[in-house]
Amino acid sequence: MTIVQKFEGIPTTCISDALQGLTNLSADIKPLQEHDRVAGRAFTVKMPVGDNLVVLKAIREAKPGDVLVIDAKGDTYRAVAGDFILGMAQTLGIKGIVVDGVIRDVVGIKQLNFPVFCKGTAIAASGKAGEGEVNVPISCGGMTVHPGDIIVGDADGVTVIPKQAEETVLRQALEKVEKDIQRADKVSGNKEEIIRYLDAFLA
Ligand SMILES: O=C([O-])CC(=O)C(=O)O
Ligand SMILES: [Mg+2]
Repeated sequence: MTIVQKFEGIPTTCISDALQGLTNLSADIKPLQEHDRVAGRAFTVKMPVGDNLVVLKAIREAKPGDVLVIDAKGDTYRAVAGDFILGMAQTLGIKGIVVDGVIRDVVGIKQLNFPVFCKGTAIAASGKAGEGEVNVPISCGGMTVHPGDIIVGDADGVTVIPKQAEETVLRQALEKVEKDIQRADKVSGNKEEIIRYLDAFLA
């Protein structure tokens, strides 16, 4: 099993706790559908506002299993992609897309069932003049994302796992999953245990 596969089943909350909450994208980058979930290595895209030709280049160059992470400078007027572009990405094996910007054709994208994390939806398309860069460090949702960083997104948002810390974060996130289960089991439906739990904090 690859380390990316190991991260696939871990809630972003537990990954965040392992990283002291320091590497999460801003909360306005949300999943399009609550069941959207993605884990993969970042293929980064720096897109000029309103010009998405570089997104086509990224889809062509990314490897199956990659997650496209696009810096569209937070623009909420012109869509970075719609159901046509994202359908091509999905068929070529890209696992999902994270955008500091907006998408369109929301009904069609929901039908694709392709995981999309973005700031919302818009009506206008982008032009295709041809500026932009791929595979460079970018800023997305207030975080720096490097090519190859592991990205995990779920109903709660998107988090980035710094490359040098992957193994440690994996171990600590799995420990947190276990801890969450144990503490929930302990107090579940038991008033006395709840009081004991709260008092231990408040003592
Ligand atoms: O063509 C575009 O730039 C955006 C779009 O509507 C699609 O991908 O379906
Ligand atoms: Mg379209």
